[in-house]
Amino acid sequence: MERKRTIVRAEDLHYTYEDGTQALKGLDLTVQKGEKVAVMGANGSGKSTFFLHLNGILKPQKGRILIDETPIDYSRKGLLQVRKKVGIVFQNPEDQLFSASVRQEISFGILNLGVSEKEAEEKVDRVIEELGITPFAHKPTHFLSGGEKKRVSIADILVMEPELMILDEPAATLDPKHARMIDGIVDQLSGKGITVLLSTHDAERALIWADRVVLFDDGKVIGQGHPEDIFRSEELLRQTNLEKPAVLRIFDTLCEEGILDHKLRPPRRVEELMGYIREKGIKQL
Ligand SMILES: Nc1ncnc2c1ncn2[C@@H]1O[C@H](COP(=O)(O)OP(=O)(O)OP(=O)(O)O)[C@@H](O)[C@H]1O
Repeated sequence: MERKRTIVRAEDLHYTYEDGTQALKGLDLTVQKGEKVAVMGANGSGKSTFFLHLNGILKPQKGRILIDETPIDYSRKGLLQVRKKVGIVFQNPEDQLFSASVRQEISFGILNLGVSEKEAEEKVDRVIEELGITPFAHKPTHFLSGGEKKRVSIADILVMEPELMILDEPAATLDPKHARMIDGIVDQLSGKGITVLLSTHDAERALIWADRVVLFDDGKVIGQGHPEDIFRSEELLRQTNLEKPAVLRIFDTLCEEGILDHKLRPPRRVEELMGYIREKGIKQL
């Protein structure tokens, strides 16, 4: 059997910004190749700061990061290598979009990777189509709406086909239809074996999607595990300002009232919960 490869190993990361804010205070985290990890935690708990370390934009003041079992090399050449493997979609697209037109913007990174113009063009066309960008592909990026900018910033990274894709709150600023579109793209990525690290405040979504939830608090990881276990810990939820997803709230109440059995596997989706309720109803008739 193939041994699981570790794609990210962060060891004892410390980072303090110039103004004295201690954003990371000894953070440890390991991510296996192909995993879908939801990173969650209160505002200011260090999620974005951690992400910026994973492709070498920030360098830890103490501790180290290994990508694919190799410590990040902060030379120009080393950083280019890391950025081929690790793509970050920033929380705020304004931090990412520089080119005049949408097409130029999406082509920029991939051309820099040394791909031929023809191949780059084909990949750019595919991503533009997949993310529904065609209707505004001819526009200058500064004329786009917030949600359109977000989709272009995702296309920017997606086109480079990184091994590890990091999405910092991808659904923020998107309407429900386009949030679902991004969910679909993220699912496709993980279906292709790409490792996805995604920060979100949406516990309902993390419960359905993630293999593992990692909770940040005050620059450290304070809990991690299967989403259904993490979201049933009242203590962890309180510490991280998160709310228990509705499907688990209903499940726990039905268990407390003796209607469902505590030993059942906690449901991730409403359909699973309905399955338990139907089964119970049929037996009681
Ligand atoms: N450039 C900066 N200069 C100074 N302090 C910063 C800077 N960027 C972030 N911080 C601070 O570092 C801490 C961690 O911020 P970070 O953005 O990593 O948190 P986060 O968990 O991503 O938050 P959110 O959920 O609000 O996106 C916060 O206290 C924040 O104010």
